[in-house]
This record gives sequence, C-alpha cells and structure tokens, in this order.
Amino acid sequence: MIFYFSFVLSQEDPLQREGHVRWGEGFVIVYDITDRGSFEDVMYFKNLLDEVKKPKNVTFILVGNKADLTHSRQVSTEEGERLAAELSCAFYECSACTGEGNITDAFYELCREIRRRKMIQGKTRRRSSTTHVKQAINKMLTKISS
Ligand SMILES: Nc1nc2c(ncn2[C@@H]2O[C@H](COP(=O)(O)OP(=O)(O)OP(=O)(O)O)[C@@H](O)[C@H]2O)c(=O)[nH]1
Repeated sequence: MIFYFSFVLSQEDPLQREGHVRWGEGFVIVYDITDRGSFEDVMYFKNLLDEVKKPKNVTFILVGNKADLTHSRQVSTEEGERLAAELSCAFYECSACTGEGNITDAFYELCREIRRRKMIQGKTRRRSSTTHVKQAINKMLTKISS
C-alpha cells in the first residue's frame, strides 16, 4: 500500500492519519519546487514517519513536483538531491501537469524497494524462528539425556 503525504496530512483526525502511516508500506513525500515552505516540511513528514513506524522500516521516495514551473522555482534540483542523499532515499523531480520527469520510474523504484525490504525482513524472521526451534530441540534433548 502506497500513500502520498499530501493525502495523509489532509486527514484532520490525528488517529486516522497515524493509522494510514502505520499500514502504509511505501510513502511518497512530495514537495512543490515553487514553494520553499513545502520543501522545509519534508523533515516534518519524515519525522512523522519515524515516530509511527520503526525508522529502519520506512520506505519512501522524495519527489519535487511542478518541475514545469521553472520560472518560479524556489528549490534547486541540487537541494532536493542533497536532502534525498541525507535521508537515504531516491529522488525525482516531475510535473503532474506536463508529465515531465519519470514518475512511473519513481513508483517502480518505490515498489522494488518495498519488495527488497520485505525479502530482507522475511529472511531475518525465518532465520530467527529457525534458531528458536533449534534451541527448543536442544533443550528437549538435554532434558531427555539428563
Ligand atoms: N504547473 C503545475 N501545476 C500543478 C502541478 N501539480 C499540481 N498543479 C496545480 O497546483 C494546484 C494545486 O494542486 P492540488 O492537487 O490541489 O495540490 P495541493 O496539495 O492542494 O497543493 P498546493 O495547492 O499546490 O499547495 C492545482 O491547480 C494543480 O493543477 C504541476 O506539476 N505543475
């Protein structure tokens, strides 16, 4: 399940908002390249994600929208790239209006990342349950032999 932050934040009820964050598997944090305030809000959204989810399990990408409005740009591409590097996430600039920038790629990347993380988590979980079973068997054998 993928959520856009603009949608999540428009929920007035904080509990409902938290619910969306809790169940979401992937997130798209979108700012407007013509609105520096929205860029500054990115950290707020990231912190909200970290609060509700375990920081290591948060999968998200950063998107600068309205890339067609170059004349009113307030946030440079380099600033977006730098922030994404800091947050260790993929970065895209696009325009919902003209379709410029590859938003399809952004979604594919997000889905790939969700799958990658799930596989890693699955392996860890499997390994830990195997260890559990091994320990239980060892305990039983020790009891039987004593
Ligand atoms: N030029 C341009 N306009 C856009 C783009 N994306 C959205 N808009 C326009 O921005 C306005 C607001 O869009 P909404 O989808 O309501 O977005 P919002 O979350 O309310 O965001 P803002 O009002 O922009 O803070 C609408 O008039 C959209 O058509 C884009 O990529 N390029």
